Amino acid sequence: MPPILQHLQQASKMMSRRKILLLVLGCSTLSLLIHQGAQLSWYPKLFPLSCPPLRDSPPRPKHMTVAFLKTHKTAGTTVQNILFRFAERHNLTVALPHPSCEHQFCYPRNFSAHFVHPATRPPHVLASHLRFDRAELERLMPPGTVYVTILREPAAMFESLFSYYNQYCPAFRRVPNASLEAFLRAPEAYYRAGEHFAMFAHNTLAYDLGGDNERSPRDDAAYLAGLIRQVEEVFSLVMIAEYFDESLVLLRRLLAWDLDDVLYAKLNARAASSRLAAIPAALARAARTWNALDAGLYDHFNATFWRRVASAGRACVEREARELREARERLLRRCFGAEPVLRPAAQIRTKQLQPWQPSRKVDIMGYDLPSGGAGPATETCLKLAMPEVQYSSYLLRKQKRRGGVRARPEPVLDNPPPRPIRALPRGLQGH
Ligand SMILES: Nc1ncnc2c1ncn2[C@@H]1O[C@H](COP(=O)(O)OS(=O)(=O)O)[C@@H](OP(=O)(O)O)[C@H]1O
Repeated sequence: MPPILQHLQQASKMMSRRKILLLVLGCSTLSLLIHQGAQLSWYPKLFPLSCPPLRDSPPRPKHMTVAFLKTHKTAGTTVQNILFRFAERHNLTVALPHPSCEHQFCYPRNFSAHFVHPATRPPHVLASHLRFDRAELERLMPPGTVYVTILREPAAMFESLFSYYNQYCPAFRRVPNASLEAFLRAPEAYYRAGEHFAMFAHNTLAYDLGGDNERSPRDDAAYLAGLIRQVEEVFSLVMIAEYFDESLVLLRRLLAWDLDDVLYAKLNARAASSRLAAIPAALARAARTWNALDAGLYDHFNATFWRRVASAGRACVEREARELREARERLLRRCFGAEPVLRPAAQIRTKQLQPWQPSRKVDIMGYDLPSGGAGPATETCLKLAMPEVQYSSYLLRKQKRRGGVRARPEPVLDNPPPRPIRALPRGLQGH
């Protein structure tokens, strides 16, 4: 056969092999698509996240023991909700406060393992407000527990604290016209260290982390350095509220969870009418000066956060964060209608979704299920937007039922803590 013909014959064989290969590829893609479609996932898992794994080949199993220090006004309720839902999906035990502590572990007292309801021990997950105490938490949580927490830029956080706790914190109540500016012009005129709920008015982050919120880094730089060291020793990840999605990407990578596991609805947000649209620069400076310990903590952990992002690969973290945002939007639309909106409690018909209201002057927003919103996704959607108080009570009831005989009788606290702030959602106050 002339060489030209041999060449042509070989080329046609190659072509048909290529066709077969393409056909096989096409079929397997189709079968993968069908398989993926059968799972109720909010992600196109067909295109796996291509970020390089962090030292985990072969892939690690999901980490199941997590203690989240829920600091105040830092997006902690949203993180708590993610952890509660993960715990439910994986049949894990969530440590919950004894009823006399309400839904917090007797905050502002130092955490004690005695505050934990016996039906919720031994726990896998802990995520309710408490004042950090390392020894007591280590007594409660299993070895290997991963500790995480979250910080927020101190001026924004202080504005939120000032508004939310305005009626409860005496230092704030003393200020004429509830003016944040007046308070920050002369905080010492209103603030009394040691009085009830004083910690909401001065270095709340430092207090929540178990530190002494009355120290000033200006007089005592070594104290701040020591506190940072202690936090670094215990916490595997310090998230940053301003970079919430990036924080969740780092969290899910740390715990070897799927992106699906960290989907969320924003919880506990104030209405625009209850917040300052922007904090003027001078006010922000004054808030940081007054809360210098918190500012020092935030600046340090904000810097270490970005070093963590860099070592995970900045582009990869941003890509995952984008995928998370897209999947979150899809999920919110499926759950709460084509244009999911945050509404004031009075407009939320589903009682289990009405958020706790700190006072008549502040509106805390929430989601509602569309009318007639029954169906297989209702339970998922309900939990996604369920406020802290309702979710904690629901989990406690469920775990008490599950624990049955395992639960020891509830000890009566010898020295009950001051009653934490409590009020019904405004819609239920009958005004
Ligand atoms: N995803 C996300 N990203 C950024 N910020 C968020 C997020 N979720 C909640 N928030 C804001 O966090 C504030 C509520 O914080 P907490 O839930 O920790 O409050 S609480 O201490 O439990 O009452 C509250 O801040 P303010 O609205 O400024 O008060 C929420 O709007």
